Amino acid sequence: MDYFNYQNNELFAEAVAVQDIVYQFGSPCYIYSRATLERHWRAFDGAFGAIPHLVCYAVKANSNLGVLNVLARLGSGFDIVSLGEMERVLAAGGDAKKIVFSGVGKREDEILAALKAGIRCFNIEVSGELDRINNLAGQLGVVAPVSFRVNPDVDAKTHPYISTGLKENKFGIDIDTAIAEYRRAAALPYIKVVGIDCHIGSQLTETRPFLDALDKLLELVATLREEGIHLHHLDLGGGLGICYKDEQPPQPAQYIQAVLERLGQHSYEILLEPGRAIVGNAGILVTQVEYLKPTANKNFAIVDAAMNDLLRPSLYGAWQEIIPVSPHDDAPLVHWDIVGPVCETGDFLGKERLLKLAVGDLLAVRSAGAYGFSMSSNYNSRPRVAEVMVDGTQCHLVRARETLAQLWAGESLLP
Ligand SMILES: Cc1ncc(COP(=O)(O)O)c(C=O)c1O
Ligand SMILES: N[C@@H](CCCC[NH3+])C(=O)O
Repeated sequence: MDYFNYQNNELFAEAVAVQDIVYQFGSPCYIYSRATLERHWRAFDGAFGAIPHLVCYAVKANSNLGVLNVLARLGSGFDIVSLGEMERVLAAGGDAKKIVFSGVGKREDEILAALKAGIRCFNIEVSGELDRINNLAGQLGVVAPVSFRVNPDVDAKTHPYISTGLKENKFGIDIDTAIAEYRRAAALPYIKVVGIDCHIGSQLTETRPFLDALDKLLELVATLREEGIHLHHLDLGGGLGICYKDEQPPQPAQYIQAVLERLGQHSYEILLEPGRAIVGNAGILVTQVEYLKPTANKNFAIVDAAMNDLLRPSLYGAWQEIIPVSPHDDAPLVHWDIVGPVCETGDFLGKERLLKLAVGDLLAVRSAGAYGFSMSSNYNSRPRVAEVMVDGTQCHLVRARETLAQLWAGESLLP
């Protein structure tokens, strides 16, 4: 069941008309569905049955406190990549003991704060990070739980900008040198080796690359075991894709089933770091048509949202469905490029979309819950938009639209 549906020719988010949300909170705005978020998280969590596991939602996909709070209440773990994300998780009621810390460039202050908070594990991505964590843990007199994010050199078959598990990518430790790092780690006084991690890319639509990466991980784990290095968990990262247009990614349960089959009898706790698959289709971006500009070559619909609000189309040429909030027959059906007001030719939300449009119409960009608001910016001095969480018949403003004064808060004139 989809929680963004038409009822009597009006788009609804759960039991609330999208149009009413815009009357209340203005346009543009992101709208999230709590029921969808919960259903997606449970699809991962439930697929493990009695097998020890932890679903660590990847905070970067959408770090709104309301979103994090919904997941924290379900008992979710969290995958973070910065101190900012850690503080968000804690502010949203997340449990530090369920946080894994990924990222290629962890600063000293970030590591110290995470050690003090008592997070579950550091996913080490570069050799020097191991020594840095060991030193800082020593200063605090604690032992740091670590795992290595290995780069298995597997082609995730996704957009090159979001592929992370190939040798030429900056992420993780080359799987061929990881054994030496594990040996080093096992001998350090303030380090406890607890796991292994990999994340090969995002928006994967096949199970195969995940299994290829898992095979490589298992080989390494077997070698480690022979050397007396025993791991508690395997973290297989995130990356499961969603349907934006006609992709047919495996369902979380199918993917997890395939992983468990490949693992066979084992004694590891399994960690996953899904982001997009939990929040992507739990959100839409609503925008209003400001002007229609038919030209000799193209028809432009200029809307009030732009690339600064939703970057994916501009950055990756990503296709996201755009639908009318209140479909009507008062205009001809023609192809429109849906563009924003930002001064960049690459500022578009969609191209060549067949729609009946009039000035003032509201449009919904679907599948916008992941990497939507979290990648937004103030480019062109545009205040960031409001975010609303729908919960049945209720709406909660989970982030107020930025004010103009907030745009320059912290800036100053010269003395
Ligand atoms: C380390 C890590 N884990 C998890 C994720 C989440 O990925 P996705 O949103 O594709 O599930 C990412 C982003 O790709 C990541 O870099
Ligand atoms: N931002 C990307 C995904 C990057 C994932 C980060 N590890 C997207 O929108 O598809």
